[in-house]
Amino acid sequence: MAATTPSTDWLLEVNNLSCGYGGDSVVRDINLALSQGDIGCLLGPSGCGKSTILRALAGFLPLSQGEIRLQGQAISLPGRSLAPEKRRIGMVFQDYALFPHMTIAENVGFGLKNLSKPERRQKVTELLNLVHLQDLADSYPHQLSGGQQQRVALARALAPEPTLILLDEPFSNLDTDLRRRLSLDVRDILKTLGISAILVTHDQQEAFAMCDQVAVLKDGQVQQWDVPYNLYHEPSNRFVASFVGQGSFIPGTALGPDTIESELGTIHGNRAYNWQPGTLVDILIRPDDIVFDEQSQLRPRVVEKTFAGTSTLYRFRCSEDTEFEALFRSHLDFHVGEQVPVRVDADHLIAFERTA
Ligand SMILES: Nc1ncnc2c1ncn2[C@@H]1O[C@H](COP(=O)(O)OP(=O)(O)OP(=O)(O)O)[C@@H](O)[C@H]1O
Repeated sequence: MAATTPSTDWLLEVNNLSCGYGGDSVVRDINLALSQGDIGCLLGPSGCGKSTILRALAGFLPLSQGEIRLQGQAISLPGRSLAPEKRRIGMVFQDYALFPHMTIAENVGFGLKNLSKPERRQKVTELLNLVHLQDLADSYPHQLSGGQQQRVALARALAPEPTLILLDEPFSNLDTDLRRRLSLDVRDILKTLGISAILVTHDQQEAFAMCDQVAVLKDGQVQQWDVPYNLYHEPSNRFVASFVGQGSFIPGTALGPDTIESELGTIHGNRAYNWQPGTLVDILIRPDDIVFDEQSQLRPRVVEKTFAGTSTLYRFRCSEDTEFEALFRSHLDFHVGEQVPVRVDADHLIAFERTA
């Protein structure tokens, strides 16, 4: 496929991409851009189109609209697509997909047929060292744990020195502790090598721990493409606010551009909205926006309590319309039914105009 002139410094650019199956567009108007060395994420509920975008990036799905550019070169356009094996894109899947009859070293060296035997051996050793599996070079996949197998899959994908790695729910077959550790290890490995990646996951914690930029998707459309901090503190719409992190919406009335009156008192924030005074809004309250304050007149009742070791998550109710959660250190111990003095302590005032 003819390469076109590089347009920007982005490693990966997805511009107005639409694609799907059998003539139906499952994802529409997708725009993403990733810098060299950054890890991006496609995050969203089941069926929102994450894997479909990944398939288009890998070259397995034609585009009905838009373009994909890698290092400035158009690799997918409607009617024109660079073959998957020519894209220099590596893939790591959920089920590891290792070759069972090959040793770990043979699995990792599989894509290095163009190298001489000594070069291949050296490269495989380097990669096995990188993923801390040097002692298992002669073992077979069935002799390894799930986490070890996934490291082998990563080493195999890294071997041909791809420009971009696609990770399709790579940790979802692993238990919670292992997936947390492995996701950080994989981030370290990719950062050490300066290799960019796109991770597909529906686990928000994993996305935040591992990725520099995250796209939150809903019904085949990107709702927000941003750094994790902004997704949490500056969600662009109600869906992102609810999907990312915990939070409750409580009713309020705008008094001014950055001030809202509510049952929790008058809340001031750090951003100005262009609402008329009197506009009815819903305010996002995160569990960490609520603090215990013995002087506070606000005394909601505990309706639910979830002990989590170092902290306890409380659900409070002021009235039928106003329920919210608060995360306190667990030595602040209240019982269900107790009224607790609290106040709002939120730098980031997130609110949306009430629609119904
Ligand atoms: N091969 C296919 N043929 C037809 N429709 C498909 C095909 N693969 C996926 N779809 C549909 O496309 C939509 C998006 O699917 P996709 O697998 O991209 O979602 P996802 O966000 O990756 O979901 P999950 O988290 O469950 O893997 C779904 O409605 C799905 O039914």
